[in-house]
Amino acid sequence: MMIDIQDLRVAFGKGADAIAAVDGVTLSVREGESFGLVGESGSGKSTVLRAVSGLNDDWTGRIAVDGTVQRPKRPKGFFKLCQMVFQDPYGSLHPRHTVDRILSEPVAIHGLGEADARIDRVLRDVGLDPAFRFRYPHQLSGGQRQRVAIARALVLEPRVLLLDEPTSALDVSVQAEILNLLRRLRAEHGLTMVLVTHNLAVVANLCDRLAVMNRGRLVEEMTVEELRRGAAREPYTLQLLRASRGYDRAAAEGFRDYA
Ligand SMILES: Nc1ncnc2c1ncn2[C@@H]1O[C@H](COP(=O)(O)OP(=O)(O)OP(=O)(O)O)[C@@H](O)[C@H]1O
Repeated sequence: MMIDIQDLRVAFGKGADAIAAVDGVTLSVREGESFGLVGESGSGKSTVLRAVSGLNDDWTGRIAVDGTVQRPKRPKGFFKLCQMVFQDPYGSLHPRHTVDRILSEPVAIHGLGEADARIDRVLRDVGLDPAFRFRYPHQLSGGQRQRVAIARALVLEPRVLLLDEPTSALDVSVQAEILNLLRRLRAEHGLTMVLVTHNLAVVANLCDRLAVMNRGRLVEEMTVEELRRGAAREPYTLQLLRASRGYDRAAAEGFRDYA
């Protein structure tokens, strides 16, 4: 298994006000697999991803990546193995740094050589001409910015990409381009991907398997094939499926809180 999570728990706040944002999640993802974590806003998807990525070090349970059990604080080498891409590329790219600097910094921090060749290669890999090196984020379109954010994650040649709503901030036409890019990168580099989204269509496009979260728990795990056939078992998942097929008045009015 590339990622193995056992009984992950994350709480925010203390005492009587504590919220169990992640409430005992167990899941595993094979090498080369693309796994989707879906659910409504606030269900705990991003919190799972942030614990796996090392961004949040306040959790209990067991997280192993590539066979190594992870402590909450990660050693530097972890980030060569596992990188995260965020929803909002504008917020996650430094506004006063050129693309060149954005991509050089991780290369320098990890002491990797051949920065120039590496940066040219990774830009081509995400479909950007090397001339983009000397631009600033505000000179790029939303899709180009997300390509730079993906390049920044890939420049260290990781084996795992964690993606938090990687297309939700983009126009619909650009969303398709970025999904195609991620599919190609996954095939070419044999990447393992974990993708968090509220959008089942994105999961159907990119993933092999998915888990549905509700209120901090996994309520159902299924293959994308089962999702396409509508073969969900849990009422909550069926409801999510109906809601994702566009606005459906009956579904919206009948929406129930499956606690
Ligand atoms: N840093 C934080 N401090 C306090 N509460 C938080 C924090 N981060 C998340 N939460 C709470 O934890 C719960 C799960 O949030 P999380 O962001 O993981 O959900 P999500 O399913 O990813 O939703 P979204 O798509 O809106 O990000 C929510 O109730 C949220 O308000």
